Amino acid sequence: MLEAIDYISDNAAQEFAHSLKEIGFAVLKNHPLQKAQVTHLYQQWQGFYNSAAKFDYAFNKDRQDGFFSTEKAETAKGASVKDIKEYFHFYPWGQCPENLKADTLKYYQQANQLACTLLSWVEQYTPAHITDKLSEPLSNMIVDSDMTMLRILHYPPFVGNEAQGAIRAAAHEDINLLTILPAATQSGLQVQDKNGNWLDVPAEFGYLIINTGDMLQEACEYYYPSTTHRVVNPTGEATTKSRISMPLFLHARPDVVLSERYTAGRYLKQRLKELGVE
Ligand SMILES: O=C(O)CCC(=O)C(=O)O
Ligand SMILES: [Fe+2]
Repeated sequence: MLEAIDYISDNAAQEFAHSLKEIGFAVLKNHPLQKAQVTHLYQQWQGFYNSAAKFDYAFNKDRQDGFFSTEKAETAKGASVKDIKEYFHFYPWGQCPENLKADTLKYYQQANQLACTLLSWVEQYTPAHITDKLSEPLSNMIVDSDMTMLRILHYPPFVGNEAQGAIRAAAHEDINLLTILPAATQSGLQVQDKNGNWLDVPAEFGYLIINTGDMLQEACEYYYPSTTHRVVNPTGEATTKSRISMPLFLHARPDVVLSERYTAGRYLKQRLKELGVE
């Protein structure tokens, strides 16, 4: 599969931007996120999903913070059945169980900082004929943004009553600018290459997955493609196991003009409607 880019090497920024341009995602090694911290968060959130208290945090339609049950989960654009998952949208200003707040916020801040650095790498290596047309520099679009979101996903063990044709996460593209995704507790993530083939993404913590979202694609007039990805169903022994994952979605301020067609706020609203969660 794809070669990992060394986060601490001299040409990391250039290689990173190149990878996003060519395939819409990149794999980083020697990245600054801590395995012990992420593993601990996975365990804590597993506890949340195991408890009925999760239903006390039902998401708010306008703000989109809180818990989305398997019954409320999104249906990927173009798909006919809901994904087999439940998830929680964490924003620093939003709902969060008290016992999870401090650790989740700490991780959010670190991942957000990394995402900001990576966006500045993208900015540095985007050609002038693209950056000239931006309404403001990319790194400016996220200044004072409170829309960046940490999604904690739980894909439950299979029990046999899963809807026909449903998968853990149907093929989709992310809505935001950049997504930062550490390895999940189980494999299953796949990305689609230019020829339509599905490639397994390494599920080892040392490899951090970053992908372009639709907002970066829109702002840069498709110079950076937003990659289609999905999470396939487990087989064998793994069907009895939960899968936890935790993407951070870097979002622009709602007032940012992405293109002639969209501000970030309007774009997000339209996409949420398509997912059936708005
Ligand atoms: O669970 C994963 O590994 C990926 C989740 C994902 O793609 C998403 O929530 O947008
Ligand atoms: Fe995604």
